[in-house]
Amino acid sequence: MQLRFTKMHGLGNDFVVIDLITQRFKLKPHHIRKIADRHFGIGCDQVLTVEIPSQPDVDFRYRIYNAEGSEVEQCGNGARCFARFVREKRLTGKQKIKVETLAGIIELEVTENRHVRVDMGEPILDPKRIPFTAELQAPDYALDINGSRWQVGAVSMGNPHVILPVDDVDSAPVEQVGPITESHPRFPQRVNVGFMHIVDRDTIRLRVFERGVGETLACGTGACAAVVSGIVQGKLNATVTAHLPGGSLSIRWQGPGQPVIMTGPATTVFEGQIQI
Ligand SMILES: N[C@@H](CCC[C@H](N)C(=O)O)C(=O)O
Repeated sequence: MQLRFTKMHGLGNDFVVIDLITQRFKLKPHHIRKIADRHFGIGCDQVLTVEIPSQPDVDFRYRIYNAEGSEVEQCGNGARCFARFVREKRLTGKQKIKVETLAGIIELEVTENRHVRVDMGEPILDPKRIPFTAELQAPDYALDINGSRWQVGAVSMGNPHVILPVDDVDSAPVEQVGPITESHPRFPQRVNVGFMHIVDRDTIRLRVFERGVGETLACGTGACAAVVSGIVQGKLNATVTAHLPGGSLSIRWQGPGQPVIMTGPATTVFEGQIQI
């Protein structure tokens, strides 16, 4: 079968977006791996599908698959691309869009400067719900990684994140420490690994080794989780600019009980068809 797709990216975190409303196809993990393959397929960090929602009062269902084939709960950069996709394809004319994800309902708003503002919902700090093995909830935790002790933050944005503090992101040991930490036994569903340098109370620099992918040029949920972790530790203000290798995001969190708001760009690159 020929499947139509759109290649998009959010700050270089790239996606193949597939409309499963006007085309019918059941994507299996081997299809995802083929599509995501940068040599034998189209190439992307995640495959996103646009589907009819299962709940009333919601506009769409949005599903996310990592390049390795696993389905995941949430994707921040993908959410912004999703909003742009459904409007460009005229699947909706709405400026505010409600979307069902595995992590719950999120709200997307296309702003005047063509950026997308996403209400990512409340962050989860309870270790049981991240999930992360720890006796009690704390602003930071001692974590042994391959014989070295790190003082880390742990936050779920629907998907699990651990945040490692570094003095310089350019020389951070992302390739060595990232893969070991992704499968750390204290994170039973594996984890996305962020390396954060706090520049000042309004600014961070961040690199993320993503679960099921490897290092990406940007991670939206990773930026939200890192900022929440910095705020909980008393090191950041409520509105922070997160600089990632692929560009910058604005992240706002006003504290417990409040949602995290992420604002940034979404870009369409090209369209095509793949024989699947
Ligand atoms: N790139 C994403 C996150 C995608 C999912 C992640 N790799 C996971 O396994 O949880 C983002 O922009 O948030």
